[in-house]
Amino acid sequence: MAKFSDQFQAFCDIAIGLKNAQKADAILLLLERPTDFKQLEKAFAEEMVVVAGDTKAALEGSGESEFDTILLNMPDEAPVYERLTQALLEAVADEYFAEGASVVAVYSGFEAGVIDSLSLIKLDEHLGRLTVRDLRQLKTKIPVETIKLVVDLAVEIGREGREGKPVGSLFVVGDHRKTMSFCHPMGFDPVKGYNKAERQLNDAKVRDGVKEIAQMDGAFIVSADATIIASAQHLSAPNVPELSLPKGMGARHWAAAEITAATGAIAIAISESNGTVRVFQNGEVKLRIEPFRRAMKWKAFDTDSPS
Ligand SMILES: Nc1ncnc2c1ncn2[C@@H]1O[C@H](COP(=O)(O)OP(=O)(O)OP(=O)(O)O)[C@@H](O)[C@H]1O
Repeated sequence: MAKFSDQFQAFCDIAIGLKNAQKADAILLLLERPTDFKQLEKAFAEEMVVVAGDTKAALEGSGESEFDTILLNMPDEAPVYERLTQALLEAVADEYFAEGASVVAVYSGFEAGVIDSLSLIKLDEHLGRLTVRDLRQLKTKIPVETIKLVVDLAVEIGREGREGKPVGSLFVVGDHRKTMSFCHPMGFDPVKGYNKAERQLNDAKVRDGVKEIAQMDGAFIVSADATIIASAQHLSAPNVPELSLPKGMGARHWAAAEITAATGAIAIAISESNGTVRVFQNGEVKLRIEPFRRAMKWKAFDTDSPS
């Protein structure tokens, strides 16, 4: 039986106290190791608690409990700040927490596997500040300002769509000469023939223009200095057998992974189905941004039958 230490019990009590004192909305518990969920239920009684587990093992036994759970499945070396952020993002995406909620997080910040830390987090401030800080972790020669410009544009496209309809799209940023060597026009390219100043993403009018044509098939190719080099491009970088992506990713997301495996570019894909923005580098998803403010629509769930 997984143990439930006095220290853990004390942190649960303090978390409830802090939540009440600060009129916070909920508690997030980040678990690295399995725990005794019966004891945990007693410790939190009537409180609104979401339990995020690093692994399936950490959540073992949670099925019979009252708690909403999130399985993180992130790389072992992911720092606690990233794991907490991911847990908060998923909790909002799953509608366990409202966008503007304040949350008391209980986690292991210092000693592995031991609950020893508490934070009071205001979600709108924290999640709004997220991208610049995370984009710096990409460690690339492409200026972070250019990446941020494109990520912000992508998030807007994912949230707003066009004329009430969801829009998916793909941007490939940096290393544009090599990227272009893997591109073929998919048809009419609306940016062709414009001079460089008219293709600069620093200009809000150009960004509005991109929003207008974002739903066209194919990718936008953007240089490191934020100039659109081409649009409506089909990418055909070589297949890399070792690449793996989360289940359910289609051709657009595979194209994003493959072009970043073949070049030094960063790809930013907006999924048409849910507006999620994913940032790819070296063939991997490095960052995922959920479109919190996307208008909700009722939609039937697509289901896969067992193969
Ligand atoms: N190799 C490619 N290069 C550029 N664009 C592509 C490529 N493959 C697919 N796309 C674009 O992605 C669109 C959607 O394809 P698909 O539905 O298979 O992708 P997906 O990854 O599931 O994305 P979404 O979540 O938006 O549906 C295509 O209509 C096309 O415009």
